[in-house]
Amino acid sequence: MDEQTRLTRTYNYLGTEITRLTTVIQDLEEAAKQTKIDLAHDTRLNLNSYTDTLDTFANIESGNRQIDTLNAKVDIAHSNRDKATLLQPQAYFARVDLAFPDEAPEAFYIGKVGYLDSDGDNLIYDWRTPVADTYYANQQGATSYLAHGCEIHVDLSLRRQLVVDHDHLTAYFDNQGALNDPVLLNILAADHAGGLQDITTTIQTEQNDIIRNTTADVLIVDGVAGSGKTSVLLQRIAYLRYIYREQWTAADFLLLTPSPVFAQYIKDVLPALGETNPMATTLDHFLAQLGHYFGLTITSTSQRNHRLTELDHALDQVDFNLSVPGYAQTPTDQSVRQRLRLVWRKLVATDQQPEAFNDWLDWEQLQVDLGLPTPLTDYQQLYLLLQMTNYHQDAVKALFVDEAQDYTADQLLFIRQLFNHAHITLVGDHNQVLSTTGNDYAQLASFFDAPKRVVTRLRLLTSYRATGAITRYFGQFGQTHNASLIKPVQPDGATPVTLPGLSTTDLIDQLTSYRAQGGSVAIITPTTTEAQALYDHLTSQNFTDCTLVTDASRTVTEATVQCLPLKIAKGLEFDHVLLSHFNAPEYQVPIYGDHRRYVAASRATQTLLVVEAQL
Ligand SMILES: Nc1ncnc2c1ncn2[C@@H]1O[C@H](COP(=O)(O)OP(=O)(O)OP(=O)(O)O)[C@@H](O)[C@H]1O
Repeated sequence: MDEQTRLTRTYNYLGTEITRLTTVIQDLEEAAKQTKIDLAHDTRLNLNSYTDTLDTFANIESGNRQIDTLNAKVDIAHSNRDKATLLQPQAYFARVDLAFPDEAPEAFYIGKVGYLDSDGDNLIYDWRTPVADTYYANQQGATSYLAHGCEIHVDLSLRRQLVVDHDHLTAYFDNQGALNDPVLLNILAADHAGGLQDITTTIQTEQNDIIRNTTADVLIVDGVAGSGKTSVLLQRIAYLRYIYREQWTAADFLLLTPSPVFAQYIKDVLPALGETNPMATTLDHFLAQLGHYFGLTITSTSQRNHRLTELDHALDQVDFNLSVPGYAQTPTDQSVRQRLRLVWRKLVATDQQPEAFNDWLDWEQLQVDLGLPTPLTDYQQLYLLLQMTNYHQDAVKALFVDEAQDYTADQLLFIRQLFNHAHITLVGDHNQVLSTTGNDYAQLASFFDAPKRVVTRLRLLTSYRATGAITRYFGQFGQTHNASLIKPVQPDGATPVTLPGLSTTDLIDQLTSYRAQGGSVAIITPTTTEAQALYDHLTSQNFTDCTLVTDASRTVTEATVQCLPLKIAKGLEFDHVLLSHFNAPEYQVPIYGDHRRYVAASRATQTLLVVEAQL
């Protein structure tokens, strides 16, 4: 059967399925309603004798079971209709022909979710199925994939990309690699308005290895700007949801984001794959909630240095006295941490936990006892309580951390303590540490290296976001891997332009021209103050097609030019970027100045204009 005929059939089948399932859902809901009415009508409460009582309860139970069965059928019908609806615009995007030993080749069509035909056979395979791994691994001939821990050997004779628009097969390409992959290049060249999109159809092999990794307890990804770290993180969430669907629910996943703006930017990716968004929060917000649970009011920010490493060392000391009630009765040859845990365990065992930690512990005395130079901050108090109670956030089975290079040493200690039973995926870039508060990302593996945890570190060196010229431009600011190590995928495009300054009239003309070209536009400033000043200036000049985005604001829109400081622009991307005040002192400081230039310049996908003076 030729590709167009097969697509037409599949498309029509999905259409009939949507109609059929809509009727099924209506009928089942009607039946459930009727069963409830019948149950209420027929079930008389007869509790006259033991036998009558048993009969009555048996009737109620049987009615409830009928309703449960109907509800379960409704759920299945809903889920199938959702899948058919999701697949209608693009039933599948790939095909692999695989021959199992001694068998004829068989075609496998891969889509964003799987779908069965009326005989219960796989019409479309979910991209997360083991067999689809052969497509992403991008090999030809004899190859293999892992299914339920077994290696299955196959011969791959065809790897086909299919460009599908509803019932129309626009194009197909056989056996392409990334650099001349027309589907990938087309997607990358399109406007990037509307937030981040899923990359299911064009996941590259190095990204696939990260998405499908199930051996690491802690997976640390160090990837260059635009290498798809955020995209990979989200695809990995979808993948793990699928793989562990029997064991884990959506509530078992937690995504730590750098800011609420960021959560907004990625919000459409997982729903496009038929998955709900996981709980997403910033670590500060998470710790504030946790503080509340422990009776602490957290007011400071974890970006401040709380010297938890110092506190942590103090907790490792042996033969050390503390004036905590019950502490003196614990063995002196154990560390402060172990002794505090013994105190706590005894209190729990005897049901004597204090009502309020603040009344029970003398924080001032504790600071003196521990030999710490300054009063305990709220974060130190919280950390101490977590250590003492050996508290883990066990409800989280899988933790995902984006922009992981920005987490302070204190924040990492919290993460390690709180999530030490969870599978952790951290993605970051050692070249994107913007200040001294960030961590030594290249060394992060050693931080998690406990004997029981498998820590794996993977690199991403190909950059997908920007044109070749922009990629080379920002690559020059990368410190440890120089520009030549960063591999651009896209063609050269327009060379970035650097200007010493720009008059207000020229600035407004430039912004207007970007807006006319379509796509998203941003002006990135070194600081929030400059973003505010520039925004005020533009509006005072009657240029109102501009939105100021700072910490407090929660959305980034494409409807207007976005005026935002670097720290907010981090992690985001825009088609046209104008960098203001590239010679500002913030861009000149040793090490971090280059990192900031690298981050700022790598936000652009198509055009980059660098203005050295303040606008
Ligand atoms: N395999 C891919 N197919 C299509 N697009 C991709 C692919 N990988 C990455 N991209 C695109 O490249 C851009 C950069 O991706 P993403 O934001 O995930 O990178 P990042 O490494 O997190 O970037 P940064 O660290 O610079 O913020 C996005 O537009 C994303 O859609």
